[in-house]
Amino acid sequence: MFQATNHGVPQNLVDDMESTVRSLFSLPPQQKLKAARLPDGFSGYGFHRISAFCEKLTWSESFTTVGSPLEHYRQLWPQEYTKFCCIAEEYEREMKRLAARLMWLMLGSLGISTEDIKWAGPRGEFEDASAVLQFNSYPACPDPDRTMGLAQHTDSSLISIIHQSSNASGLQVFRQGEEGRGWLMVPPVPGAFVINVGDFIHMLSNGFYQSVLHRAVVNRSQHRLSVACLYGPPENAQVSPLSKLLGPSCPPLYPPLTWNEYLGTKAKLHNKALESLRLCAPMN
Ligand SMILES: O=C(O)CCC(=O)C(=O)O
Ligand SMILES: [Fe+2]
Repeated sequence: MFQATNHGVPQNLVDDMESTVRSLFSLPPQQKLKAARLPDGFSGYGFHRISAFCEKLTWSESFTTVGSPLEHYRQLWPQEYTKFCCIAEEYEREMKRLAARLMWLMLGSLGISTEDIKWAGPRGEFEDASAVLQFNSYPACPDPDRTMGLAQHTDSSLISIIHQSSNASGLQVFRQGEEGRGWLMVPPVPGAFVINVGDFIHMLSNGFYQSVLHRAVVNRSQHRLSVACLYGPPENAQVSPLSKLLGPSCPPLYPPLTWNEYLGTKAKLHNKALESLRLCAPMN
């Protein structure tokens, strides 16, 4: 996990996206429920999908978009949906552009180039990559110790790009360092995005980049918002550990898999999903 500044995404677009998210969660409950996520669905309004795996009460609301936001936004804001749609679509485009750049910075440092990944497309721009926009709202909570904003998890994405509102901290990352193990707060840095290593780049890099365990906590006085873009491979792409990274002492640790297949495993096994797919123990 790291924070990215100087990323080239216009600040006014980020501000507009945050205002859109604020406006969405401020709608009356009966209005938000018009866009409720269906029991077996992915898109829409409701509790975050992983709240079922939390041992504490989840103190948050979430809204997920896969593909076009149009239908849901029309239900939420019958008069103003086009304005909000334009903002979300432009934001998603910028996130995809930034994610592709970050992917090449991360993969390039391992010696990987465009011809090594077929699904990156002929120019290596990841034109067909998938993106999920995930909005999270954490209202102030009278008893924060007894609740959790978002259960601990790793993201199923290749990488995720997170914008957090600047008024409160809440995102925490699990660190296992020389100084010990524990949860470390990731404070909002104005203008910066938090970048998470997800499970899919963990598999693609054969465990070189390790997906990061994180969670969100809540506080007594501040309403906190976050906007996460989960960036994944194209829908039908079979992703396997990059052959350039394999060798006699580096066997593939994971089988070929599509993102959808993995999301199915993740929905059942949550934080045990990645481990359940592992083919063998690391040799070093
Ligand atoms: O609210 C946050 O800062 C974290 C959100 C998150 O981890 C997610 O949506 O996957
Ligand atoms: Fe996450």
